[in-house]
Formats: sequence, C-alpha cells, structure tokens
Amino acid sequence: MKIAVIGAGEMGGAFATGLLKTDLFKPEDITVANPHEGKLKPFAEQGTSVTTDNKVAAAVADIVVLAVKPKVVKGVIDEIKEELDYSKQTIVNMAASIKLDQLEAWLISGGDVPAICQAIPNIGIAHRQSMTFLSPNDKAAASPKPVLDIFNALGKTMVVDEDLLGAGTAMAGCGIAYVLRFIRAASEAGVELGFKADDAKNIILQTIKGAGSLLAEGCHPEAEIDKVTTPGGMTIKGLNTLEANGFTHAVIEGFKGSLK
Ligand SMILES: NC(=O)C1=CN([C@@H]2O[C@H](COP(=O)(O)OP(=O)(O)OC[C@H]3O[C@@H](n4cnc5c(N)ncnc54)[C@H](O)[C@@H]3O)[C@@H](O)[C@H]2O)C=CC1
Ligand SMILES: O=C(O)[C@@H]1CCC=N1
Repeated sequence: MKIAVIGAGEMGGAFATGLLKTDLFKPEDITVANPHEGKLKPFAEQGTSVTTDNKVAAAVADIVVLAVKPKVVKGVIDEIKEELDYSKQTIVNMAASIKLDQLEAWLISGGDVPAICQAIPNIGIAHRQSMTFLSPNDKAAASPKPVLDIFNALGKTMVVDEDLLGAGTAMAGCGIAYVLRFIRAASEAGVELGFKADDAKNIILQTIKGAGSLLAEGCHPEAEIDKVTTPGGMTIKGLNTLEANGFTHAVIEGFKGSLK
C-alpha cells in the first residue's frame, strides 16, 4: 500500500509526521508533494519519497491525500486527474468546507467518480493523537477499511454524515486551538500567582491529564466538580468568578463562532 500527501504545510506535514510513527507504511511508500522544496527536506531526511510534481505523487499512490488550502483544491485536482485510476485509488480530502458533491463534480471522468473520503483531523495527528472526522462518499463507504485503518492509527476517529463535518471541524480541528488558548491563559494566571512560566504550563498540563483520565473512565464532569467544591471553599469562589466573567458562554460562543 502506498500513500501520497499533496501539500506539506501544517496539516499535511503533521499527517506525514504521524504516518512515519506508525508501521502502516514503509517511509519510501509515503510520497510527500509540495511546490517548495524547503517543505520537503525534513521528510526526505526521514526516508520518504518527495516530489515537487503532484502528478508523480498521485500516480504512484493507492491513497491520495489532498492537504492544500481549499482554494487550491480544484487546481490540484485538475492537475492530477489524468493520473488517477478510479478502480483502485481513494482520494482523501482534508481541505475544510469543500463538499463531497463538489469534489465528485471536479473529479468525475467518463461518468465515473473515485472513492472519496472527507477527513478533518487536528494537529495532534503529528503525535498520533488526532480527533479525526471522516465522511466517505458511497464508493468509499463500500470499502472504508484502508482509510479507517490509517486514521485509527493516528488517534481517534468518528465517521459522520457530511452535515456534521463542519461541527466536527469546530469541535476538534479548531477546538485544539481553543484548548491550547485555555492552557496559555491558565499558565499566565499561574505566573501571576507566583510560578515560573514553564512550571505553570506543566502544572496545568498535568491537571488537564487528570481531568481527562477521570472522564475517560466514564465520570461526568459536573459530578467530579462537585467533589472538588468544598462548601465555602476556594474552588466554588473561582468557578463563580469564572462564570461571572462569562466563561461557559464564551466557550460555547467560541466553538459556534468557528462556523459563522
Ligand atoms: N491546520 C489545521 O489544523 C487543519 C487544516 N485543515 C485543512 O488542511 C488544509 C491545509 O491547511 P494547512 O496545512 O493549515 O495550510 P498550509 O498553508 O500550512 O499548507 C498548505 C501547503 O500546501 C502547499 N501548496 C500550495 N499550493 C500547492 C499545490 N498546488 N500543490 C501542492 N501543494 C501546494 C503549500 O506550499 C503549503 O505547504 C486546508 O484546506 C485546511 O482547511 C483541516 C483540519 C485542520
Ligand atoms: O482554521 C481552519 O480553517 C482550519 C480548519 C480546522 C483547523 N484549521
């Protein structure tokens, strides 16, 4: 099995980096394509095949991943279309906000469309800790295993109707930035409270891991919060101060804001 990643930017690069940490592909069976050679160098150094020619990348792969900006997708499809073999190749599109119907219209050839799967990961994919949303077209849904195997090896995966893909993008693709901003804000609070910046970051990181492990065991967030809030104690004062400053409202509006 061979895979091509077209676009070695933040997402394509993180995806290729994650792939190299799995045993799904030999490094030389991963082809990374980008017009700028500088983007390819780190991958070439790790033994992957690299090229500045998208057609070369597309021709050799069983799975062709489009990891370019949305406005570039049509141009890349026009460029590689002649090289594709719809009887055996699957196209994975990572560009947000392009619909399957649109991809099929761009890719249709002699009345035939390829297996296409929308995939929205997040940058945790570089560490095999992505939350990835997948929406296959009918042809890809008929044999989903190859794509599922890849993204399951790179974190957690949820297959959703395409209608939910935008919401998934907001929750995890964008959500990782919101979580990181929370960590940064909490670290800044820690510095004001007297810790060095690195210590403050590590304290909040370990605190998040603890919260995550409680929830992973099936605990409910509010039940755990009730255990922490000593009557008349420090935690309830902090929680009420957060809410007086609009914390829950700001979080909800922030996630919804990605889709506006
Ligand atoms: N960054 C993220 O966290 C996420 C990004 N995405 C999607 O991934 C796609 C890429 O986003 P980023 O990696 O953030 O953008 P980016 O700008 O970092 O990367 C795009 C890459 O494509 C390359 N490129 C430009 N024209 C090209 C062409 N004709 N052929 C091949 N490569 C070309 C650029 O040189 C660049 O390396 C976007 O469509 C975005 O919606 C999806 C989920 C999360
Ligand atoms: O900000 C964006 O549009 C992309 C999609 C999810 C993360 N980055």
